[in-house]
Amino acid sequence: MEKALRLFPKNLALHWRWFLLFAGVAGILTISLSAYISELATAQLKRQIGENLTQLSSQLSDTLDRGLYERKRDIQVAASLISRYRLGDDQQAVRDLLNKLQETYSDYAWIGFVDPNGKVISATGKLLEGQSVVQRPWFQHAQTEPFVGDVHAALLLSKKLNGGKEPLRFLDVASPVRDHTDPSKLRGVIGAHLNWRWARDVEKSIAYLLRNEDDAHVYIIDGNNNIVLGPNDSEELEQLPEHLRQPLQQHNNKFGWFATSNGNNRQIVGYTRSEGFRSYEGLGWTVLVTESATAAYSEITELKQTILLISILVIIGVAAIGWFAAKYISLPLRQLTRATVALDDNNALELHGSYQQYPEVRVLSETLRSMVTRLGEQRTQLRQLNTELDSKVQQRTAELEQLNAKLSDEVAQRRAMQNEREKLIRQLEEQANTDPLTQLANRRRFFERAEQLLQRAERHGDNSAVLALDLDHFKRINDDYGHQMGDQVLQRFADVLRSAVRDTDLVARTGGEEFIVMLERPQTSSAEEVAERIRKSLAEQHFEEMGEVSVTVSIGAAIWQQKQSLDQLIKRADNALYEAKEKGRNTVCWAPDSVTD
Ligand SMILES: Nc1nc2c(ncn2[C@@H]2O[C@H](COP(=O)(O)OP(=O)(O)OP(=O)(O)O)[C@@H](O)[C@H]2O)c(=O)[nH]1
Repeated sequence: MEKALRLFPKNLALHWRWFLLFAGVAGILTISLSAYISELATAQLKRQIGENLTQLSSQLSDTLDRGLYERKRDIQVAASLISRYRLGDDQQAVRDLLNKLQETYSDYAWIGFVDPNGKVISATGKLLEGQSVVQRPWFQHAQTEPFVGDVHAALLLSKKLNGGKEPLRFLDVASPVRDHTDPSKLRGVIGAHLNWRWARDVEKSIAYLLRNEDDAHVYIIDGNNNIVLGPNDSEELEQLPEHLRQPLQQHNNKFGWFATSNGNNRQIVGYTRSEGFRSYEGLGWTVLVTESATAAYSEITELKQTILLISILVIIGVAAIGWFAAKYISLPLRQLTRATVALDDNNALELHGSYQQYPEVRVLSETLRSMVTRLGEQRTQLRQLNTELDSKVQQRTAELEQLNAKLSDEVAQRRAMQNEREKLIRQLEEQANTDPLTQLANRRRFFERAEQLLQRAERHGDNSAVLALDLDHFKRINDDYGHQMGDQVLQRFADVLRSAVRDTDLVARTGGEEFIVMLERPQTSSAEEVAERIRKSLAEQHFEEMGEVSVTVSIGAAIWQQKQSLDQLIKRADNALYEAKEKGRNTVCWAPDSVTD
């Protein structure tokens, strides 16, 4: 079923399928039937034509045989008259008799009475009288019995009869003239030349029976297949053409028909083999009547054209019936389809239309209607459920959004707390690493950072230097101006240090009045400048409470050497500081390059 449906395109409408099916089936049936009828009719017509031609050939053969039989009887009667009335010696009486006989039948070209020695005694028109015909076959044969001889060219008489204008052909008919009282005694021979034109006249007399004279031909052939009468008159006897001779030899019947072809020209041939008539035994002739197949089959062609025309009309007719039938049958379905396409919840009841002629369509429409109704109900339920679900989703979404907002607040609070805590930790860390009085890095911070700086200098092959600083006689300031003044001096010195170094350098307060500076990547000269700048800058500081008294600092400096540890470097700087104190303070001393622990 699936495969049958695939005969048509998927979207082809039902009535179109019906139409194509009708047209297809009608086409196949009509074409097969018309081909069969055409074949049958062709064969029948062919047979009919063949049989007609056979009949014509038989008729012609029969007429010729009867004609020769009559001529033979004519001569025999004349012979018996001459014998009965003993006219043999009366030359004029015999001549009169022969002339009379010729008058009764115009195709007698010549009739003569010949004595037993072969000399012509009396003849029509006195032709050949006195001449000898002893060599002529008819004379020789007719001395014993009546004779009918085959067609031959006129020899002696041709010129005399028509002046030699056209070739004359004769058939010889002869009979012995016996003594009336003694039949064994030969009194002479009557011989007659029958003009062969006679055969042509016989042919013409039946020509009207041919369908198409122009395309039809008659052949009379003798026992040696020589044409004695054919479409062309010629002096010499011609052989029957090969395309006729061959099939004729294969047909041994007395009469019949066959089809043959001469190049492109197809022919149908009817033939009859002559067997004589009564006492005339015949000359072994065969009569053939040929007709061109094109002409013969013209009716067949016409018939085929008619059948084709009828077939086309039948196909169109059946297809048209199929079309209208399909339209009519599919009408309810199409209406149903249209109604179904237009269906929605509101017009479900419209299915009760006028297209319910068929029970199938009624059932289908009822089923559809109840289905649509059910679907409508289900859809309504679904909509209600959907609405409920929507409101639930909205409610849930609102709750979730509230929770989310709460959560976001909480997260923000926690993040703020976290930031606060981190800030606190940073402050605590800062406090832990910072000297509270001067806000400089404390000792712990210094060692931490100084180790890192030194490692980086080692990695990069950079320079580094450490300045160890100690305020001179700081105890006196405390003692003379109070501890608060001492703190103030310490803070001012911190400011001096900050402004004397770069941001990348490390400055720390490592003890009461002790400070340390680590310079990153300094040139030797610039390190000295920095140390000197610090020393000078502090000395120039003015403290109001202290009047003209200035504060000084002693500085021990050391340039870092590769592979040297931080402790070794600081120790070298401390030693230099000690030296500076020894030298009287307010001075900068540089540690020597090599380390001596
Ligand atoms: N105001 C104040 N004084 C401090 C602080 N820390 C230490 N000192 C004082 O600094 C003084 C240090 O004195 P010394 O170690 O004798 O050194 P000096 O008096 O500077 O003498 P030299 O170093 O030899 O020049 C002590 O009297 C400490 O009490 C501080 O934070 N504030």
